[in-house]
Amino acid sequence: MAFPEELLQRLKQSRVVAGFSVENAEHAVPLTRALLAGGIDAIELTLRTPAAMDALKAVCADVPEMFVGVGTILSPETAEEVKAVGADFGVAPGMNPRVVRAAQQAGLPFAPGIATPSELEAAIELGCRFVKFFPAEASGGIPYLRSMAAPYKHLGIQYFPLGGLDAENMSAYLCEPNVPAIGGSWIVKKEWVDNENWAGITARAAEVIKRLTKDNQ
Ligand SMILES: O=C[C@H](O)COP(=O)(O)O
Ligand SMILES: CC(=O)C(=O)O
Repeated sequence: MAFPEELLQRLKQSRVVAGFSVENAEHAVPLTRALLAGGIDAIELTLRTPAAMDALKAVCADVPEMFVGVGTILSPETAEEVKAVGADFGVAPGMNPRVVRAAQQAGLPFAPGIATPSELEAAIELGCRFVKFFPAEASGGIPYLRSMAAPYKHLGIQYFPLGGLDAENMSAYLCEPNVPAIGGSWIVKKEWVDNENWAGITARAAEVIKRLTKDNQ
């Protein structure tokens, strides 16, 4: 499946997606609720720890208000499992055609990671119109994105930048007409999760939303 328009619109409303990993699956629900309490209603839970799949199951079951994205989907089997668990969408750091096809067959809205025109063309050939731009800042940031995206503008490609984003540069990315949402790991500090500092995470999420609102005034 390509990335359905209604999900793109949902991401566009959220604007900011909080990326994180958890070492302890029991942290996922309170962490997700802490983000929601601060005004962030979209996540990218990365599959980089043994606890990740249980964490995903818990969030999908217990926090239906959250828009649940899953990151670091590196195999076709994982794409199928993520869909079966009930995630809203998936992403990956790279453009693996086997993973894109598996996501399409499973019905998981999926944005592969791209950082070059060749990777972008491979994604386009597979029917993708929404891609993750990763690693955004290290690749050259907004000037690079503009330059890379120019030849494909008529195809209506939309980009989801992650990698080196933070409160200082998020709004500049969101001003780009082909960027419905951005994300990053800077919002959820690992030590806050490890120390179960949910109030700290709510406060950080609220700061990010406040800054976004101020930047848009
Ligand atoms: O997809 C998740 C990436 O790790 C985000 O990059 P970041 O850690 O630089 O925000
Ligand atoms: C980095 C990234 O894009 C991911 O883990 O999905």
